[in-house]
Amino acid sequence: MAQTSLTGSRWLDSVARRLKHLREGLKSPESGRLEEFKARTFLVVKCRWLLLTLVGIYCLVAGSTYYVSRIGLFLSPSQVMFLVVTASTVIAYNLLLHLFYQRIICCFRFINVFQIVLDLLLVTVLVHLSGGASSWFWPVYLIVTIEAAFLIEGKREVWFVGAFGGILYGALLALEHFGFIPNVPMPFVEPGLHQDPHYILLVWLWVSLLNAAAAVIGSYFVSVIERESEATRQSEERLMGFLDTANDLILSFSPEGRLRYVNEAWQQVLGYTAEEAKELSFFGIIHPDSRERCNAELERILAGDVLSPLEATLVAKGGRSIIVEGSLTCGVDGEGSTAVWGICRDITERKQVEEQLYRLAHHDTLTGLPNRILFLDRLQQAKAHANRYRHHVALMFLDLDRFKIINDTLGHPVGDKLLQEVAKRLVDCVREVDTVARIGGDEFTVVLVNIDSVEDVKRVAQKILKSLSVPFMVDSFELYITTSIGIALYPGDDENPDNLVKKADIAMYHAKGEGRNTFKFYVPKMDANADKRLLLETSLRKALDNEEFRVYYQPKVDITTKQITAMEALLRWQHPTLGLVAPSEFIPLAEETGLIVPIGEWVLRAACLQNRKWLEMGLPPMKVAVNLSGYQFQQPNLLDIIRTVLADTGLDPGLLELEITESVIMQNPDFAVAVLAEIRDLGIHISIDDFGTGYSSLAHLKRFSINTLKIDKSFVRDVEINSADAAIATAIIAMGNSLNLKVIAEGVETEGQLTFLSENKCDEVQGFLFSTPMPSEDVADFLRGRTTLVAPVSLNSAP
Ligand SMILES: Nc1nc2c(ncn2[C@@H]2O[C@H](COP(=O)(O)O[C@H]3[C@@H](O)[C@H](n4cnc5c(=O)[nH]c(N)nc54)O[C@@H]3COP(=O)(O)O)[C@@H](O)[C@H]2O)c(=O)[nH]1
Repeated sequence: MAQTSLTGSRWLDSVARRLKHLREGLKSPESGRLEEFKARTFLVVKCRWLLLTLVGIYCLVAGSTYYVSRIGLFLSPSQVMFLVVTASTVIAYNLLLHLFYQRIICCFRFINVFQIVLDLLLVTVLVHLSGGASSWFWPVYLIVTIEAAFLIEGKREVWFVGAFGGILYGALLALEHFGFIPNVPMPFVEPGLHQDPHYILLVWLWVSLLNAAAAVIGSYFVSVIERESEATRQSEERLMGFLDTANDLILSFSPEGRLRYVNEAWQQVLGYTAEEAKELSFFGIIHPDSRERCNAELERILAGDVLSPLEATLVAKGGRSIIVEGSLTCGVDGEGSTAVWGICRDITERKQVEEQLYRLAHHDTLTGLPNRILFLDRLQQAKAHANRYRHHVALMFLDLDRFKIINDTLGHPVGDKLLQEVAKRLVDCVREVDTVARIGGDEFTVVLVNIDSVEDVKRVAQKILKSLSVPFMVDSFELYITTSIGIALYPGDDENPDNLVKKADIAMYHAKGEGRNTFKFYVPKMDANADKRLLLETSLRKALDNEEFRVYYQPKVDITTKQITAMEALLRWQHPTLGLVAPSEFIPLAEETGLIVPIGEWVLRAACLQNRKWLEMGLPPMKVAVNLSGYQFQQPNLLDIIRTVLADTGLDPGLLELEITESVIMQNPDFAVAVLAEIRDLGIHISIDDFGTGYSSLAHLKRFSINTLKIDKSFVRDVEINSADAAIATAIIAMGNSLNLKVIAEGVETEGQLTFLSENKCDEVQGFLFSTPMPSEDVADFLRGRTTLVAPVSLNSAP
């Protein structure tokens, strides 16, 4: 790993050096050559300053030496002036090149040839003024020739310059020799040396040969250097091509964060051009979320640490977030200063896919809520948090009441939308820190964190029940749904999350058993019931075949005449080991499993048959009231079943009463209106059971084809002591009267309750005050034992 990183670091360093040159203009051959030429000219300018300084120092030293020596200054004023003018010319054009070399080079095409020729002329003047044939300055020709080899591209031109230098030198010697130019006599030199043709020829030959050699060798060396630099350039171009066509994002920046290089992929992904990027800071393109981590990593890299791959979010032009994964490494750039190199890959899409997969794996696709996996994870987190801060966690287990009916009757699309709406309302009922999850069909869980008291939990449960009580509008259906909530507390009820879920589930079943639309806190004694529930679940399927069901009957009494108006059929289960099981314990189970449909049909048939038997026994005709479950009510063949049962048993429809709870009817009022009308058309009496617990309004009631409202026993129980219950009971009676409906109160146990109901003009009563539910065999005796037997029933003709 370290080895790989080291190799990567070296590679990036070499990239840095190469890119330095590339950045300086080697991207296109033309601009590259121009840049290179500029660089060379500038180098020559610098060398010329050095040469001028050296020559100047020498001249000054030599001049002052002569001046103070016995020889004295031997140059005439005009010669000094000529020398000064010559030196000034060199200085002037060098200064010109130095200050404006870029512009000058761009303007003049042959500036290089021009300045070399100028240099040769000036050297010739220098040689002339320093003694001509005896001058020590002839090597400067060689320097100018080497300068030409460095500046001029073509070899021939360089050779020409070499030859031209020799010609100029020869011309000078010849002109001086033949007296066309006065010779400048130099001290320490034998007079007449310039007159000696032999010496002149040799010195000229030597200088020319050396100059020619300098031209040939210089141009050769320069061509070798150029070839190598061309090869380097090509390799750099290839590298540049590689970097720019690389799919990965490559960038380099100074330790202060200034961006120095970005490749094509980087530009495409981030949306900035290379030029714009140079104005940016590395820290500026890092998303605030990643900045702190990147800063820390950068500090470690600059301190020499080798880092593992890093993930960060960059901000592209326009503000889009780009997630990248890559590594940073510290190196040097072409100038030898510290540079940080980064190579990374755009993983935004991968991250999105990963996030999507995570979502799919941890969220419910229908509602978008956390699913069971994420819920358990959140529960675990909530537990840890509670341990740390000494808080409590409440786990709510919710099961929608009779949701299956909506799904089965209105179809899954409607059911799905209803679940989505329920999910939204649940989320609105809790704080952001809490978790609402969907863990099954119509099962939701809520994790409430930072709980200080049970009252807080109760408040949330009540809030949920209230929120769900508002009707849902789904595909033009007005739907009413309630929920049963079981609550388990951590750490009180259990330490283990799975057990907490189980306990909340057990409590939820108790809430269902208590009539639904309520919440229950888990208490340990519920465990025994859970075992019983399991036993009931397994044996319920066989109960019908094993003829374990019994029907008990409870009379309904006219409040004024005290006559029996009807007998309500109430189901019991004679379990082989558990004994007589109450319907509240197994009806919810039967509804969940769908067994309620055959069981309900069995009760209907048994009750009708029994009523028929009572008639045959000579008892006066009276209605038999049968409870219809929500599941039965939604069955498409309900009317066929009723007709068949009536036909099979031969019971007059007028002697049958069906009790349907308000909440069942209100679950889908439009549907209920149609079914109730059809039932009533058969001549059957219809009662709305548990009235007051649902959410029907006067507007709804007017549309329903019903005969009786049955006040729920929860209002009757405290009617004498609870003014609210009394007000509700009175309001129901008033509502019934105004709609011409009979009103019956159930659960009447005391004379006080009876008196209240009688004073408030309730029509009928039912309850333990008159009789508890009894087996069919006892009904005849019960009826015969009463002085006033049965109220006369107006019969319809059977269909
Ligand atoms: N779908 C079907 N539901 C049925 C059927 N048989 C019964 N049920 C429903 O089960 C619930 C519980 O019924 P049960 O335990 O039989 O209780 C009934 C009475 O025993 C009880 N009652 C009657 N008088 C009094 C009283 O004075 N005090 C008191 N505390 N309880 C009393 O009330 C129950 C009758 O309720 P209701 O039906 O609302 O008239 C119950 O909801 C039944 O509807 C069945 O065959 N199918």
